[in-house]
Amino acid sequence: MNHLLTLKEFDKDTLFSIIRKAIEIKNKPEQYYHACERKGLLMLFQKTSTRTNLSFQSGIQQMGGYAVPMDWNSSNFSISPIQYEVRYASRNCDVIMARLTNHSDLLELAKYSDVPVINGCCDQYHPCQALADLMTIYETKGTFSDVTLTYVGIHNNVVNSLIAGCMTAGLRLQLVTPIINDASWDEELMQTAYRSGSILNVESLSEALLRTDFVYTDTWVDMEYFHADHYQDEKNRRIQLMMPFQINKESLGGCTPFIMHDMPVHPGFEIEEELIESDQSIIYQQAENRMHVQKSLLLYLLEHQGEE
Ligand SMILES: NC(=O)OP(=O)(O)O
Repeated sequence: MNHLLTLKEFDKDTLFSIIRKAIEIKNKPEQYYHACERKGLLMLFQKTSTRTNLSFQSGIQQMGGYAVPMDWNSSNFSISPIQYEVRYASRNCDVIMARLTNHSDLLELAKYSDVPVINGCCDQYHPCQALADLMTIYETKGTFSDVTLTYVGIHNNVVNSLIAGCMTAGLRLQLVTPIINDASWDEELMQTAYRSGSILNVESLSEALLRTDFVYTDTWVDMEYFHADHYQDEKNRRIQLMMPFQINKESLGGCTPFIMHDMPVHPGFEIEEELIESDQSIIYQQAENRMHVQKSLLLYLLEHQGEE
C-alpha cells in the first residue's frame, strides 16, 4: 500500500510529477472536477488545524469527492486499539488523512489500513507542508537547480520533511536551527542528508542570508503546547534564545530573499509583522498551495493504491 508518512517515500520522478501535476491542477482546476468522484476522505484530528483541515476538505470536494472530518477524542479511536478502528474505517473511505501527535500511531494506522494514509502532521514529520513548500519554490524559480533555501527556527517536524524533500528534489538547504526539538530528531535522515551534501548547518543568520534565494521560518513553540501553562518556562527559554534569529528588516540587512512561513504566524516572534505582507513574502501563495499539491497527492495515491 502506498502512504505518505514522512516524504522519504517518493523518488525524484514521483516528487516532480506530483509537483508538476499540482501546478497543472492549480492552473486548470475545472479539468479535475470529476477526478475524485464519490471518493471519500476520512480526516482524523488529534490536534488543531486551519490549513490542513480546510485544504483537504476543499480539495477533495472540488474534485467531486467528499470529506469526513473526525475529532479523534470524540471518536472511538480514543478508546480502542488503532488497528481495529482503522480496519473498520478503511472499509468506509478511500483515503485517510490523520493529524496525530505521535508518529508511531501513524505507522500503526498505515500498517492496518486497506487504503492510503496521509500524515497531516505529527511530532516528527509534516510531509504535506513540505510538498507545498517545494511546489511554491518550483513555481517561483521554475527549477530546483542551483536554488538555496534557508530554514531559520527550531529543528522540528517541518524541517525533517523539508530535508527529505530538498534532498530528493536537489535543492541546497541551509539550516539555522539553534534549538533542536528532540522529539522530532531523525538521526538516520540527518546522516543521509549530510552524506548527500544537500544540507548545511550555519550558525550565523546574516551569513546564511547572504547566499539564499528563500528564507523560511516557523513557530518557536510546538502547537500542542501553545496554551499550556506547564510549558511556560520552556516557551520563555525558546523566545529568549530565538529572538536574535527573528526574520526582520534588520536581520535581512538588505538581502531580498523570498520569505516563507508555513503558518500559523506569530508576528513579533519568529517574523516581524510588516514582512508578512511585504513584496518579498510568498507566505499566502505557499499556504494556498497546500490545497493544490494535496489534490495532486490524492490523485497519485488513489492511482497507485495497492502498489508496493
Ligand atoms: N501549516 C499547517 O499545517 O497549518 P495548520 O496547522 O493550520 O493545518
